[in-house]
Amino acid sequence: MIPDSEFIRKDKVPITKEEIRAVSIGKLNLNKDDVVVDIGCGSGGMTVEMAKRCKFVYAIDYVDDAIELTKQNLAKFNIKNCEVIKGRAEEVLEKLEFNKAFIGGTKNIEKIIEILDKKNINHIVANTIVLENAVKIMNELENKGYNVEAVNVFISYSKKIPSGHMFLAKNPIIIIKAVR
Ligand SMILES: C[S@@+](CC[C@H](N)C(=O)[O-])C[C@H]1O[C@@H](n2cnc3c(N)ncnc32)[C@H](O)[C@@H]1O
Repeated sequence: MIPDSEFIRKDKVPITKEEIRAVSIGKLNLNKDDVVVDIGCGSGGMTVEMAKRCKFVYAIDYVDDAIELTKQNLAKFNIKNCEVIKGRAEEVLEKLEFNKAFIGGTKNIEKIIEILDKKNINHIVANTIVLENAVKIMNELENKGYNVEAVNVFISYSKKIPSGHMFLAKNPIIIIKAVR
């Protein structure tokens, strides 16, 4: 995984942290034939990691800064197998061809899941910090016949203090995997 510090960053545009990217990438089980959609690409952290491991990535976000940062990070890491699309995922997904989905942004998630289901996308990984969103995502996916599992990932980072090292905890992230 690429360390967070190597990505071009901007205030208020989130990035999926290195360790969460690692688990999410593992759950996606990417191979060289996969075409993946990154729903809510933010700073492009997941976009870059996925594009390095699959055939093509469509990265979608409706925020200008997110689109700009994702493009900058793709250029920085010399990644060309990606199209960055400005818009709301629920409005652009329909016309794209892909076989796996990573969901990092959860606005209008019911509609997004409805489209993924209709397009027969049978491998989905979602990240959220909001418990209610996790429940909603899991219920919607289970109702559509997916086998759903969730892990709650707690990361703490070591910090040097005068007497040695301690760990500082970050907020837990819920990672949901749905396959059928
Ligand atoms: C937590 S950030 C994603 C971080 C990203 N995975 C990364 O590694 O840099 C979530 C992003 O999802 C976007 N988003 C949320 N709902 C969306 C939707 N329905 N369509 C498109 N983008 C969406 C937000 O604008 C935000 O930039």
